[in-house]
Amino acid sequence: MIIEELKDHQQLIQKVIDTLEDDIAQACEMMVSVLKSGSKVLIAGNGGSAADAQHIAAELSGRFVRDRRALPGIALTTDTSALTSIANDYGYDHVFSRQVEALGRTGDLFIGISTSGNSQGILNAFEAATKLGCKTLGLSGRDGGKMNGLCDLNIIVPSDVTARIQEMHILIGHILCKAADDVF
Ligand SMILES: O=C(CO)[C@@H](O)[C@H](O)[C@H](O)[C@H](O)COP(=O)(O)O
Ligand SMILES: [Zn+2]
Repeated sequence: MIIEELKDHQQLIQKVIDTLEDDIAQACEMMVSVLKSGSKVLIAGNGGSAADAQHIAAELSGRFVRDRRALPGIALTTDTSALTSIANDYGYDHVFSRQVEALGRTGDLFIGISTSGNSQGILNAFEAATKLGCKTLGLSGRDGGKMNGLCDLNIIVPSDVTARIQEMHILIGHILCKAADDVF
């Protein structure tokens, strides 16, 4: 089982190398240009993808590898008071969109992470971000789901396995942080 899992990961990483370089480069350019303009990055996801959102945001505000200036990255998954009140009063599907409406400004980048591409809270957040004039980047998998029509760039990891897709998402997140390290 262990070797099978590792080989599965290895095969997917090769597919990502073969098919997603251009998309990842475009995502790096997107994030770097937003940060250069003084705007910020908001990130959201559910479950393991919530952890990815926090992981990437922390590496922007804290650091990735290099000692560079602090960068504005905010995960929308960490404020339990906001999450519980919005879910309680408006419904869970609004927990991210409501925070995007509160915190997002024209020119910011919203990154939504969903392995299915179909989590309603993430879809609503893309709609809210677009209405505000934010740039929008999706990290998804499978066939990209409904995120396909809702973001400027949807990076679709070519797999149907949630865990494998998540493993590629955090790798792509680290590449985004490396791109920031190289510029700031
Ligand atoms: O981490 C895992 C599975 O590896 C789970 O917690 C997973 O993230 C959750 O089931 C999410 O709710 C899945 O949502 P999504 O990726 O389809 O948007
Ligand atoms: Zn997981």
